[in-house]
Amino acid sequence: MAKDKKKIAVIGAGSWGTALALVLADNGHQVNLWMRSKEQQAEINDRRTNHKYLPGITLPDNITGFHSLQKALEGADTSIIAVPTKAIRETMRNIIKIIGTPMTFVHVSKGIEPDSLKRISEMIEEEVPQELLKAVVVLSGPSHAEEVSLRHPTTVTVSSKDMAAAEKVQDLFMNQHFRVYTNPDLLGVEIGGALKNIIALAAGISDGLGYGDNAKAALITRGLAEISRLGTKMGANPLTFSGLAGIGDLIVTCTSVHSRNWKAGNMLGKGKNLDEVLESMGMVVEGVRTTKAAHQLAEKYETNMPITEALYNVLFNGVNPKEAVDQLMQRLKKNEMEDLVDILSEQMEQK
Ligand SMILES: NC(=O)C1=CN([C@@H]2O[C@H](COP(=O)(O)OP(=O)(O)OC[C@H]3O[C@@H](n4cnc5c(N)ncnc54)[C@H](OP(=O)(O)O)[C@@H]3O)[C@@H](O)[C@H]2O)C=CC1
Ligand SMILES: O=C(CO)COP(=O)(O)O
Repeated sequence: MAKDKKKIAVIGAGSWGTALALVLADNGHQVNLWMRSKEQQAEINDRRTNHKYLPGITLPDNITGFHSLQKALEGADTSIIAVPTKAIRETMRNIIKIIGTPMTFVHVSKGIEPDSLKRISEMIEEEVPQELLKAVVVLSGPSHAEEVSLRHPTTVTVSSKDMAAAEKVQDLFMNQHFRVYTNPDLLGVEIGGALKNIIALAAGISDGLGYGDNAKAALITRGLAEISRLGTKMGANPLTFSGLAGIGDLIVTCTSVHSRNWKAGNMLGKGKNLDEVLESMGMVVEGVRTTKAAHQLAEKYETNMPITEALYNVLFNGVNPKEAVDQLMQRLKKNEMEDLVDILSEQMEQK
């Protein structure tokens, strides 16, 4: 390996972990890709494919599959954590049993933990003792694994409390096809990435019900308004929501056939029930759990989030999707900007 090339562990060989392993491998790094399944490890090392998660893609020789977490982490000082939000704590607990020196953890997952209402960087900080924690960095933005693995132009953003660490991660991933920005607003980047999945589910439902582009544009725009309202109340920079982790990710997830959240919503709109939908997906649909968390956050921060509320009722209270849309449309008239203007004025007063 050349001097600036590193050994990097990617923990989780689903679609996103594998696509990011490819970006790092394209940049000349040695990638240790960890997975739970021995069969998947054999497939990756012997056939150079990951058929379940990224069909049709050939993996280069500088990606090695590992079933042993210990071996995957050996010699790496940076780990990319690419497991679903619900597996973050368990994964971090397993990692800290093994590593003896501090690591940088780059999380690429998009969710919020229900009940604790923690963001992923907060969960990682809670699980990893300080002496083993170099930095936590988030990588987020409009980026479907299927397109990244085809080297189609993609832009993402990285953020951290330690922006020097975020800049190092920017350098690790940045290449001709994968452009990485930085944004110091860690909270905003994580909230934008997590909450767009709720709106993507709603956009899928709308398409499944047979509604058109007007309805989808409304969901994206008013979805962004409620994400910005909550995020700003929580302390995010409102401008983050006009960036890659905000409107960027909303556009890609609400309009793409690749989106797992959109697909799940689409099936719900066509009349399938939640259990049937999740069973048939075979991949993580983060928006379902995040809807629960966002519903709790809306209560905690006394924020009006009508789309989240409507989706919560469809997912967990048996409300029919068509009825939920009717209720959204029949709400009292209001000024498009009023809530956000109030929140921003409150913020200015506090400063
Ligand atoms: N796919 C994408 O385009 C993008 C995804 N993301 C985010 O990345 C995260 C991962 O998503 P994605 O790769 O799509 O998900 P997938 O469903 O494709 O893969 C999930 C991966 O996590 C593993 N996993 C699941 N549960 C556990 C567990 N308890 N312990 C250890 N490993 C586990 C799975 O292993 P196994 O195969 O053994 O079940 C699999 O390797 C999500 O938060 C998603 O929102 C972000 C940007 C883009
Ligand atoms: O976050 C993503 C793209 O940026 C992936 O979204 P889905 O999980 O809906 O596929």
